Amino acid sequence: DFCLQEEDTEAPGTSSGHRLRQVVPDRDAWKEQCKNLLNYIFECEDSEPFRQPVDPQNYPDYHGIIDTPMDFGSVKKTLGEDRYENPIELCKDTRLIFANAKAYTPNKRSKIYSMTLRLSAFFEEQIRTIISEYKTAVKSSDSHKRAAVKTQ
Ligand SMILES: O=C(NCC1CC1)N1CCN(C(=O)c2ccc(Cl)o2)CC1
Repeated sequence: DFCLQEEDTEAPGTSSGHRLRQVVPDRDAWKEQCKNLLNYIFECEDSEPFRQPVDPQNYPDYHGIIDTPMDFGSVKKTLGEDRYENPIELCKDTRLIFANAKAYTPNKRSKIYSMTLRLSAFFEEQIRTIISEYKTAVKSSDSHKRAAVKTQ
């Protein structure tokens, strides 16, 4: 998302008082985009087994097999508490959800595991654009910073 930001192209209060608007990529756009993506995933029936942590009472061997449990509720909470610095970190945790299911499943045709296949295909399609736009925005804001330093 490119957001229009009022940026003085000349020193503020110039005689012309004229302000040109520059399009500056928004390096925080990924947060809302990921929130929306997670909300959509929560609406999908395929996410039902992955919205909360596994209860060891139901799967006593789970934590012996899976070193780092992860679920969409935890990802959503981490995002909401601003504990992700960027969408790459969120993508890493989400891929852990899918990798854990693949590691734990007794076979690749199990119902629960098959749900992650559709979910991960959709997630990867959507996160690709979010990460690409984020990387562009960071590059652009870095160059804006370099430009600003030059003018000082
Ligand atoms: O109890 C779970 N979630 C918490 C409940 C409250 C929604 N599970 C999700 C993770 N699990 C698997 O990934 C898996 C793969 C093959 C088989 Cl079987 O299970 C185990 C079951």
